[in-house]
Order: sequence, then structure tokens, then C-alpha cells
Amino acid sequence: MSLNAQTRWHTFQSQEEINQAALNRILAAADAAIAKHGSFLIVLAGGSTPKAVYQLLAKADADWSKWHVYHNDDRCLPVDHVERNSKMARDAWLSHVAIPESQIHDIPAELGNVAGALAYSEILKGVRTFDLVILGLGEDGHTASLFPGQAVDNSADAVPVFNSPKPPADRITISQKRLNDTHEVMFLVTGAGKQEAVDNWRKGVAIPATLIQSPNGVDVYCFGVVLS
Ligand SMILES: O=C1O[C@H](COP(=O)(O)O)[C@@H](O)[C@H](O)[C@H]1O
Repeated sequence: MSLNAQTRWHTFQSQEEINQAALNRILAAADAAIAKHGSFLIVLAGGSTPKAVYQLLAKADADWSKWHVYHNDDRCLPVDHVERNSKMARDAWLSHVAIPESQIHDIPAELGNVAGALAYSEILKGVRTFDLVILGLGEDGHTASLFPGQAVDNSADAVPVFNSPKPPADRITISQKRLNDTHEVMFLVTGAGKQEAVDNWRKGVAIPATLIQSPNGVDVYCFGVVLS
């Protein structure tokens, strides 16, 4: 499948508007994938930005039995640590809907970055092209746990991250290559803190977020940043 470098920017006037638009996009992608493949493979962003969208999903009506959930990255902390991306997604959404537990694929980051990345690569083995990858954008331009200045490691589907500039230092991320093996990509970007990263991205400065592409290009949903 060939990648498409097109980036489409979408701005919204309120937090409610962007949340609703993201929710609609996710549910539409699910309907399309289930009609085509009989299943929907979604990869979740962590951090704080997507939490409100996940809370809306908790109340949505969907054919949950067909959903398969993955995470684009996680932090090497105990399973129930508040900074775990998997805990945030479960608390906000996944624990409230009928997705079979066997179809929720947390990154076993509690094993440490090397062992956890190996284990997640095994989990991803044989998994078809994702349908939708949701990503966030850090103040420094990072996405998933792909950080500026760190070598891009595409040696496996999931790779360990050492010395992350944003704590904790040890993390696991799906690799750039595997994240790009998706039909659609949606970035969620909110808050003035992301302005510099957005400006760099739009000026063509290579930030980690620009490593991500899909055959259908990339959609960036923004609120609270100025698109100049
Ligand atoms: O550390 C992370 O940061 C990014 C951005 O997080 P946010 O709190 O600014 O939304 C996130 O996308 C990534 O999954 C997470 O591990």
C-alpha cells in the first residue's frame, strides 16, 4: 500500500466541537471497516488530549463485539499507575463498553521496555493493516513515543524507548513503520502549548509527527491553536 503525504488541517471552535467531530469520525471509520472486513482495528493515543473523546465513546452505541483496540505507546509503570495510557483508556471508555477483553490489547509496559516491546511485537504479529490510528502531539512535536532527536527504530512492530525527554524515561512505542500500516490517521491537537509544534509542522520542519503517513493522508483535528 503506498503512502500519501497529504496533511489535512481541521480547526474547531470549541472543545465540544472537536470532541464530537472526533467521535463521529471514529464511529464512521468503525462502520466502514466492519462493513468491509467484519472487524475494526483502532490504535489509541495516550496522554490527556483524547480522554474526553474516550468518555464520549463510553456512552456511544456501536457494535463493540467487532472492535479490536491497540495502543500507540505506553509508559513503563505499574499496570494501575495513573500515568499509564492503558489505564486512562480503560477508565474513560473501555471498562464501560462490551468490547471482549481478548480484543483489548494493552502494551505490557509493566514488563519493562525491552521485554514489553518484544511481547507487544508478538501480539501484533499477523494483525492486518490497522483501520484507524489516533495520535496526539507533544509540545516538542513528539507523537506516540517517537521523540525529536531520537533515532527512528523500525526493527520491530513495537520498540523500546530509552531516555524519553518526557517522563517516564522508559517507554514502549509502536514503530513508525507499523503505525503507518493503517488505512486512516487522525491527530488530536488541543491547547496553546502545542502552537510551536504545529507551526513547525506547517512550516515543513521535520518533527516526529511528520513521520506518520497513511494511504489516505493524515487528518489533524485542532482546537486552541492558530493555523497561520
Ligand atoms: O506522552 C505522551 O504524550 C503524547 C501527547 O500527550 P498529551 O497529554 O499532550 O495529549 C501522547 O500522544 C502519547 O500517547 C503519550 O504517551
